[in-house]
Amino acid sequence: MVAPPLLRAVIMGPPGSGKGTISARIIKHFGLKHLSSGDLLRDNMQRRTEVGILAKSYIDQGRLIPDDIMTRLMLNELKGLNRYNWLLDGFPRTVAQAEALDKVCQIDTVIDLDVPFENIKCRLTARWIHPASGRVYNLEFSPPKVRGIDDITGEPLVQRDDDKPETVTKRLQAYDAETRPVLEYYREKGLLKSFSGTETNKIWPHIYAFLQTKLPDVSQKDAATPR
Ligand SMILES: Nc1nc2c(ncn2[C@@H]2O[C@H](COP(=O)(O)OP(=O)(O)O)[C@@H](O)[C@H]2O)c(=O)[nH]1
Ligand SMILES: Nc1ncnc2c1ncn2[C@@H]1O[C@H](COP(=O)(O)OP(=O)(O)O)[C@@H](O)[C@H]1O
Repeated sequence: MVAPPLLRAVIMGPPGSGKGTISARIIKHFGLKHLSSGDLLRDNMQRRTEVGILAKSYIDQGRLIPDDIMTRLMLNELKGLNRYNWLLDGFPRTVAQAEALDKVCQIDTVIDLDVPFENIKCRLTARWIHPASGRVYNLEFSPPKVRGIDDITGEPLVQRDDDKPETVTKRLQAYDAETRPVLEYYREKGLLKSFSGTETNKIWPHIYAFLQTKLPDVSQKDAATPR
């Protein structure tokens, strides 16, 4: 029997648009492997690797990490995911990164979260994360069961240093200058699927319906279990 082709998907959107939140739902329902560039960089920073030490100086200033470093890191990680359907989150963020990715694989679809900047800033200052898993919380939108504590492991949550208002402004500027052209790049290739809205819970059903045309929902077996 010939196995169906593997799905190569990318999720894009400005900082705070809900990439991490929606990726978690996609993984739960469709069982893809998730590779988040931000989580990978934060793991490197925490372990004080060479890449992590270098990345910190850029991230703290709200700037993008240089393309060659970022591309090497991500493509190396992707090698281990060859046999799986995967979803890239936070990469590519520049046209040079998108071109490098194209050299090693064929992207099937790019999900673009088109959320206005004015909705984003207050989300980021209320964001708390569990660094080890990448789980994200928000004091208003999705609070943890116990304030400051991860629901699953009981470990402490932290705020990201780069979620300070002044750094957020710089990250949004970097998005406009360097990442919007990537949307055009994929639009021209006919791969871009944009979802516009101001609330994740309203955008999600559309993304869910779109992905159902590509993959079966593997969470159905748990449908009797609420959550
Ligand atoms: N108020 C509000 N917050 C949201 C919504 N969707 C996600 N968030 C929160 O906004 C923050 C940014 O979302 P995240 O998924 O981390 O975005 P990313 O930066 O694109 O990966 C997190 O604290 C989320 O919990 C929403 O619809 N409304
Ligand atoms: N593909 C990339 N290219 C360059 N820098 C990146 C990339 N992915 C992440 N970074 C750096 O890591 C920071 C955090 O990334 P991420 O967690 O994806 O942020 P966000 O929640 O803002 O989308 C970015 O502001 C940037 O400095």
